[in-house]
Amino acid sequence: MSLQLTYQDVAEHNTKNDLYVVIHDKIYDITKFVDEHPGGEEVLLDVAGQDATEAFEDVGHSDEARETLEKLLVGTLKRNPGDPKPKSPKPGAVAPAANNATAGIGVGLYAVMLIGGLIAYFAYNYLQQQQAAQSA
Ligand code: HEM
Repeated sequence: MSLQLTYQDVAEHNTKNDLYVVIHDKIYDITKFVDEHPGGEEVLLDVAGQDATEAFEDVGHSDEARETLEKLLVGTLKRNPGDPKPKSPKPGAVAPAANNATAGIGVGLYAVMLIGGLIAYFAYNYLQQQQAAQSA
């Protein structure tokens, strides 16, 4: 069976007894699967009638989960103008922020080390001079 449904059509199937979700622009009837889902029914009801791509991918489901999904396929999404854009996980979204944060700490740390090094260097020179002056 390969239907072409719009977001509006999918949104009508948003109850436990009639539950569709969109994942990667494909539509799945997960009504029968709700009770079997190892992750519980709550998370599936949260995305009922909606785009669940991000939620599904964020969990890092196994290949087995993806096979289960293929068996529940009912059709593909027909995107109308003005519909939400395709959702996909953004792996880069978190990583660069984390990198920037560590880069910030890194630069700060270098600055502290540099200043500390300079202070130690001048203190050492000063003490050497003092000693030289005393022994002279
Ligand atoms: C709609 C189709 C879905 C299918 C066919 C599916 C299938 C599965 C399967 C087979 C597992 C067992 C572990 C694995 O094989 O990866 C699992 C675990 C899990 N799923 Fe889903 N899932 C679906 C959607 C979702 C969604 C939308 C969420 C939202 C957050 C979700 C959250 C979880 C969580 C948290 C677990 C881990 C449970 C645990 O290890 O205790 N799943 N799912």
